[in-house]
Amino acid sequence: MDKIIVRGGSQLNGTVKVEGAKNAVLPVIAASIIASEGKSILKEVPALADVNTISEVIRHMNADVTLGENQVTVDASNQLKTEAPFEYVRKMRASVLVMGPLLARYGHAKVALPGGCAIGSRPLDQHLKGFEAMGAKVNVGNGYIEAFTEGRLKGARIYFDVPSVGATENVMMAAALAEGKTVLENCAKEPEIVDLANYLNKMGAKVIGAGTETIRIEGVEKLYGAEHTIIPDRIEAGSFMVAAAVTRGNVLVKGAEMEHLRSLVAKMEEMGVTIQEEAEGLRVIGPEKLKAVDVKTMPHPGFPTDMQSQMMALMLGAEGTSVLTETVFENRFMHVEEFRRMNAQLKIEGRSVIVEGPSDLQGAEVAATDLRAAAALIIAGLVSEGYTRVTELKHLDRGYVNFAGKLKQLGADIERIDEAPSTETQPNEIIS
Ligand SMILES: CC(=O)N[C@H]1[C@@H](OP(=O)(O)OP(=O)(O)OC[C@H]2O[C@@H](n3ccc(=O)[nH]c3=O)[C@H](O)[C@@H]2O)O[C@H](CO)[C@@H](O)[C@@H]1O
Ligand SMILES: C=C(OP(=O)(O)O)C(=O)O
Repeated sequence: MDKIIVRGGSQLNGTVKVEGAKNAVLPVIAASIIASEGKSILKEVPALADVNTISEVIRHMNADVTLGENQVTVDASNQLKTEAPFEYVRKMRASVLVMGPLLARYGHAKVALPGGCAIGSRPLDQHLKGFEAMGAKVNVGNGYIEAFTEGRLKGARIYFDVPSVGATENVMMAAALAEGKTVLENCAKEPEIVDLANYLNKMGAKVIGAGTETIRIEGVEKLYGAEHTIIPDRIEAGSFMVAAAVTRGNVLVKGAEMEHLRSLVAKMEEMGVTIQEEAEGLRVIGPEKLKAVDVKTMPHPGFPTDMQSQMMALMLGAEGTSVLTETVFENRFMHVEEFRRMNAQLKIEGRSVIVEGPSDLQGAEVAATDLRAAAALIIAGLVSEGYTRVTELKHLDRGYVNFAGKLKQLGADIERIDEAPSTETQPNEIIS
């Protein structure tokens, strides 16, 4: 089994470059199949397991996909199959994002239900409500969601009950090829939604308002392949920012965009961290002593749930009591037990974790419970006494390119040991 071994005590210094955003590239690759003519050339694509999975999904549908170095080319002008089977969706729930493009282009989509996962139940009701409002019939049964429509989808006014990133993206893609105008209200406002809208517009779509709570889409009859560069990964950037701060280091995170990271920057500054905007990114300078803070995760522009566990690692190094409240997912505290194995002083109270710092962290054997927990445990290992061994790296590989290698370049005492797969590992294990 692969593991990362970290020895605590090194300060991080230097420069690290972030990759293209996982949460932007997955919807963009899904959207590429909406083009019935022309090729899409996607740049700054990170070499992640999830990118391979979404590429496999659309290849299975008969799209031509070429993976190059940080580049993916998609030609979806062939007649596509309209089904995404369980073997793909179980690996990565973002596979459901092919539903909007398929339904809009072919009037049919059949996608396996992803099921629950490590961070919560993650329902799809808002995606389906959007498709139904546009005239689709939706059936859920035998482990699949099937949607179909006679003729084109019809533009509609849709109010989302919760600002869901995936539902906003899926319905926005469907509306791009629908007949007439669609107005989406109470949309998620994440930067990745803006990136997707920009790509759709390059393909010939007419989408305005992405990044605000109301998105207006004038449906068009046909979309074409387009060239697009993926935005930098704000969560990878944030993970390195936290790692720099907790080790009292001085790191330039190249590609980190202040505009995408304001909530994290504000909280880190409250903790005493210096963050400077430079031409190439954000410089993070850790203080001698970190101060405790309270943080609540919220949809963008609030504090991102995908930074919750890394923030917990930073709080463990702060003086005093911090409270971290998770409001987006109901079960995203699995890493707490692992942190406890490292002697962290943490208490779960409902949807909050009370963090008593500074914890006297000790190296231990820990297992990643989801991809952000993997990063958080490694970050905690950077400031623990002795050696921390982190396993279940399949989670890490979904969302981080060469995380250990990049930390090592910054001065961390860290190694990744690749061992032959154990007999316990199932090849198609559910990982999201
Ligand atoms: C590939 C990708 O971009 N993943 C991100 C995306 O996931 P994802 O798009 O799955 O997350 P959502 O924004 O949809 O989920 C937000 C909340 O809405 C709820 N909900 C969602 C859909 C729905 O139909 N009904 C419903 O109730 C969810 O249970 C959750 O409580 O946004 C999450 C929230 O920022 C991030 O943690 C994930 O990293
Ligand atoms: C939860 C995450 O991703 P996904 O929605 O792909 O599971 C994440 O990126 O932290």
